[in-house]
Amino acid sequence: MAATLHSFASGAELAEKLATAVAEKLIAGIAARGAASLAVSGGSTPKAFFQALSRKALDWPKVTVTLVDERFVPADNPRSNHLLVAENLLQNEAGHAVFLPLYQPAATAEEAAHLATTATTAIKPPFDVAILGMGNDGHTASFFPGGNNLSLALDAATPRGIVTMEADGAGEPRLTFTFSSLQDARFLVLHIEGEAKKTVLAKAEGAGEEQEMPIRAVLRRAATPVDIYWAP
Ligand SMILES: O=C(O)[C@H](O)[C@@H](O)[C@H](O)[C@H](O)COP(=O)(O)O
Repeated sequence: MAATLHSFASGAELAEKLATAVAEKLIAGIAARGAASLAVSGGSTPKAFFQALSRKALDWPKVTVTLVDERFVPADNPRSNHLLVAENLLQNEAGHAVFLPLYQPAATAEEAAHLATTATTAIKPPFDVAILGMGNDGHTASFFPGGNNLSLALDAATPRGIVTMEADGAGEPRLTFTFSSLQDARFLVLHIEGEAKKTVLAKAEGAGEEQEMPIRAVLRRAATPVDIYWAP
C-alpha cells in the first residue's frame, strides 16, 4: 500500500500541522459517529505534537485516547507512556478527553494484556486516528525484531486486542495493540523525525523480511495508506 510522505522544515512545524490534521479527523469522527478515538505512541518524538494537540478546541469529552503500546509499569513510573501522555497531551483542552490506559495492575503482563483487551473493547473499531512511531531498529508499536510474540502480533488473523511482547531493546515487558487493531485506522500516521530515522525508513521500504523490520508490515499490508510525517 503506497505511503504518502509529508516533510516539514522543523519539528515545531510538523507538530502544529499534525495536530491540526488529527483534530480535523477527530471532529469529523464525532460529527459522523458521535464519538472519536485516538491511539498514540510513546517515546521521545511525539512530545511537541502532543502539546500542540492538547491546545486544539474540539469536543474532547467525546474523544477516547489510548496508547498504541505501553511498558508493563504503573503510571507513576518514568518509563510509562501513560505518564508521558498525561503530562503532555491530557492537558489544556485535551484534558477533558477520556483516557483508556493499557497498563493494568496484575501479577503478570499476560494477565494485564487480557484485562486491557477487555477494557479497550469499549472503543468501537476502527480507530479514527492511530499515531505510530518507529525505532532505529525498524520496530513500531511494540513490534520489536526478535520479539517473543512478534508473529502473533503481526498476523492479520490475530484478533484485535492487546498482546504482550518481550524483546532485547524493549526494556520491560510490553503491552501492545496487535497489527490487526491498528492497520485499518481511518487516519494512520507514522511520525518520525531526524535524518537517521529517514535512513531507517528507506531501508524498511526496501526488500527484506517483516520480522527484520516490523514497520514493514504496516508499510506493506495496512488496509489504510500510511501518512508519514517527517522533519529533520
Ligand atoms: O513505547 C514506545 O517507546 C513507543 O510506542 C515506540 O514504538 C516508539 O514509538 C518508538 O520506540 C520510537 O521512539 P522514539 O520516538 O523515542 O524514537
